[in-house]
Amino acid sequence: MAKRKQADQPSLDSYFSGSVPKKLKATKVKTKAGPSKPPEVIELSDSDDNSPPVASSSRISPPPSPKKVIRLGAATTSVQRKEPPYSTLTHDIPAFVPIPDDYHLTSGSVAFSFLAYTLAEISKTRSRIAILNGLTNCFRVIAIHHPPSLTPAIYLLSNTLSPPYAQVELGLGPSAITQSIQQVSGLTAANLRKLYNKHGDPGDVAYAAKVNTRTLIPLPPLTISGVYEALLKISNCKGQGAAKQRQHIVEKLLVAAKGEETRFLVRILSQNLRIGAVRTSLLTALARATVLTPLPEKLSSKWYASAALLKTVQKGDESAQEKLKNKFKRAEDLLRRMFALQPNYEYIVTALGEGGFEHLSENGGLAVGIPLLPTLGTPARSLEEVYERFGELPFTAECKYDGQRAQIHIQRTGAGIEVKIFSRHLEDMTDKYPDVVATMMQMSTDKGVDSAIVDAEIVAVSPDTGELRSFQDLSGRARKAVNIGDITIPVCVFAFDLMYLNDKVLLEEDFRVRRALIRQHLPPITSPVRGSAAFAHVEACDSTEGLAEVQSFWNRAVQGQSEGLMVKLLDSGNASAEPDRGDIAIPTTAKSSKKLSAHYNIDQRTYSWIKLKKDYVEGIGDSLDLIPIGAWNGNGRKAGWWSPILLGLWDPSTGKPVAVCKCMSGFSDAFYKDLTARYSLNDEDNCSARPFWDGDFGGFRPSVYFRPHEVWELRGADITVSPVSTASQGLFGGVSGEKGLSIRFPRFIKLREDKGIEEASSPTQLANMYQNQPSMRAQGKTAGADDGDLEDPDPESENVTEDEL
Ligand SMILES: Nc1ncnc2c1ncn2[C@@H]1O[C@H](COP(=O)(O)OP(=O)(O)OP(=O)(O)O)[C@@H](O)[C@H]1O
Repeated sequence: MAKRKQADQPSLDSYFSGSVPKKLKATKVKTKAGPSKPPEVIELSDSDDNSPPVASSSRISPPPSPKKVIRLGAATTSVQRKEPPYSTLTHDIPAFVPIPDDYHLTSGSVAFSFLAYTLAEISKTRSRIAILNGLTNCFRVIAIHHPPSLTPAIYLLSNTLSPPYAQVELGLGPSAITQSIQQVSGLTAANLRKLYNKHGDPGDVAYAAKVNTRTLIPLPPLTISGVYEALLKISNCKGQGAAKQRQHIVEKLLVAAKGEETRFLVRILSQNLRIGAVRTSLLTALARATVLTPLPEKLSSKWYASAALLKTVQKGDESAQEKLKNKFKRAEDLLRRMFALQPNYEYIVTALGEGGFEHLSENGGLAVGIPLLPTLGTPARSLEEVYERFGELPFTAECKYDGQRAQIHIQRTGAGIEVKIFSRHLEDMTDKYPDVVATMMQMSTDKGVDSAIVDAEIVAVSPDTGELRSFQDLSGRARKAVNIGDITIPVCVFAFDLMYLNDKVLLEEDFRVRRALIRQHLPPITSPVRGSAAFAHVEACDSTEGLAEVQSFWNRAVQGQSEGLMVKLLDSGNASAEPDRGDIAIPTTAKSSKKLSAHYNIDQRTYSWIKLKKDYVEGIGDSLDLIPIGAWNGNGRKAGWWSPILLGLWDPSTGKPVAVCKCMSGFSDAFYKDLTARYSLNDEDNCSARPFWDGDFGGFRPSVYFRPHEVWELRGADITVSPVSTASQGLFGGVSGEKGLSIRFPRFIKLREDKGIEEASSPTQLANMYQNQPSMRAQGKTAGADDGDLEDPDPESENVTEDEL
């Protein structure tokens, strides 16, 4: 591996003496406190027009002086500048913007004010590239000043404290935050409520509440790692007195926070940063930052950009720009893959620091005991579409069971056999299924399975007949610490994939091979011993059995317990061959000519897995996963309950829900009662007269707003252009300009306890579904009739008038 000269390794100084002109040296970081003449920086590119990047100078604003910071909310800080350093950078080659005065501590840490500054800058824009550049710059600055602050910064930016499987939860409710703000600001409850009514967002409220308070003795500045550790401490407060301890820590943080720090500290505590920085942006920014400012050691020009390359890029050399973009691409792909194999930021950052990209690619990877990001399927509306997509390639149609997805890890060590079970959301649910653990241990012992990672669906079964039961029955099982002796809802594990077996990674094997290994090494257990679960292979029908068989298998699936089919490619190949399917009409349009992979495609919604759900014929193809975000007061039989319920999509570009439709179908009375108790008016943490975020509600005006934290699966008859909803605005083209999409006749199917709100359906998914509706495909349209009909076919449900909207 070629090592680069030490001189090539970027450091803060090399940025000033290398790619940045000498005149910058004169204005280089001044460390005295207070606003000073800001340093000039050179941007590699800064225009919107895609012209070659030119060197230009802009100014970095000094930190806001507390008294001058004036306006809350979106876009204003204390200093008016013509060119905010990040938001003007819309090119995908980011400039390096050095840390502004006062945001850098010399004592081996990075001030939290720098993170707040970055957050304030990137919250001014919705441009993905500008956000990416802001994050990239933030990571480069931290990598130069204090690499150990990198992991804490990523956790703070991702609104998490640990990988999902470690389950470190902050456990801080909105009322605890409100009480702390009140305590620190000295405001009365009434005045604080006024601020909430005015601003809505707790971060903006805290900022306004604290803006005029002064501490008598200046406190040491908050640091990025200090804030992260404080949050870990909060999450560790357990048992008696925990609420008090948590509040004490929050108050200490709030007292020390100044200016913009307060706003973003409270948004972090509320776990709602609102900057649209999702996992992909964070990993992309980390990859780019590392290409531009490598973490120390073992550098190879294959991965990193030398100072010489950056200089050439800066001069506008197109081939150098191309080279740099290729390096970005390679690094981004690697980081995303490594994260999909081991979703742990700390692991990635440590590996990068210990030996860079090479080290990560050589040592990173799948580990038994740590869940990987699973394969996901793409929806289809008919068997015809399946044949259309796969062409002549052989496939298998499997039953789509209605249970809970489980990634089961088995590892035999000197100390015994260890089994771990993870949800689709990567949470550790081992102690929910002690019966499954017992089965897998038995399997490992009896069949000599030393290590394995199995993808499976856990389904509730009837204790007497062994018949499959519904997902609702399964959700009756307690979520945690289940004792084998207390199990009243037995389960069966339906194994449908195998990613690892006896020290061999199987991700790059075709599905046909993986399936054969399941059948060979993990045989069914139909009569489990008391206290353990049954184990089965999924029922399936291969395309080689002929069209008539596949069709009758589908018919049986439609009539039976299953949700439909999961149709999977058996061997990788090119799907371009002309299919000859007798009486099935294959549309001549859009026949796939793509190379399709039958590998286990981690973290991908793959075309080689097609989900075909029962009610594809009448409905909108796939179901939607929506977030309950508000409700109206019910009338008639539903008086005293919330009805209808306002639902939203999750918009990853803003990091917020956006209202899409209201629903009053598919709910039982028991569900209504439970829902009204869950979102009680007496529980300010979950139900409020004001929205919990400054979101996009279109024309919907519910009586109350819900804290967005649940995901519900819904089906609808149709997706239509709506005069009320603004969801998917601008994403589906066509005639309707400002209008959004909505769902006609939405019907509640079930609560998705395995999904977080960030996994709910997105505006882009809805727009794609809209454009793929048979009516649209048949007409070749890109936008539909403007019916905007939100009425509900449920005879039980009252009509909602326009006034209520
Ligand atoms: N034979 C099977 N093969 C694969 N998945 C199956 C099978 N049977 C049931 N499933 C379940 O079906 C899910 C995929 O379809 P579905 O859309 O219903 O779920 P989802 O979790 O909402 O997925 P998505 O994110 O793709 O929308 C899998 O995550 C798995 O839990």
